[in-house]
Amino acid sequence: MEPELHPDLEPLAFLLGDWEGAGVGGYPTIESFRFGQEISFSHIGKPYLIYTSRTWRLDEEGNLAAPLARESGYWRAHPGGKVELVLAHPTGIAEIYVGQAAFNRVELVTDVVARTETAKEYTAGKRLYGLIGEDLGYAYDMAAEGQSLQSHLSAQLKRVS
Ligand code: HEM
Repeated sequence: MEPELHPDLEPLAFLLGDWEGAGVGGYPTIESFRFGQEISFSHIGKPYLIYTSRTWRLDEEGNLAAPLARESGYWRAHPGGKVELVLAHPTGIAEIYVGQAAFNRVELVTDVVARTETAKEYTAGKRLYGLIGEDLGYAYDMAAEGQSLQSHLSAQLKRVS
């Protein structure tokens, strides 16, 4: 049975579903790359979204090759479109974002970043997600390895369910 959407989740409802697409990444310290991505947002009637993302390097022909980054977490919704995002990465990084959702867009900046001893020196992130027509687009900026906050990724995904 499909649970009823919690009213606080309404400003985030545009994210719900499974998405597939591709994006580009780069940073001053690395070679730029293309990646394929699958994202899933679901809910169980409580005021949060359950989120997972998986990515793969794209080869010359555009086929999914080696796995790249994954992340998973919870998008906590509050009255008035306030959002808190709790996110875990297999790279030894955990982050908490705060932000605001409205008009099929959500913008988030890190409030707290924690790293294991062996994680890369990542200090801050900024994410913007929004509908582009029927597609989900996002841009991700980060501050890491001594660099100022700047673009690491952007992608566009189509809803597959
Ligand atoms: C769609 C998701 C992502 C993809 C496809 C991706 C891909 C990559 C790739 C291919 C590299 C260069 C090679 C490597 O070090 O593995 C890289 C570097 C890096 N990424 Fe990401 N990344 C993603 C998300 C993230 C996120 C969410 C963070 C931070 C929480 C992050 C932080 C970094 C850092 C710190 C580096 C190292 C830069 C350096 O070594 O100078 N990435 N990423």
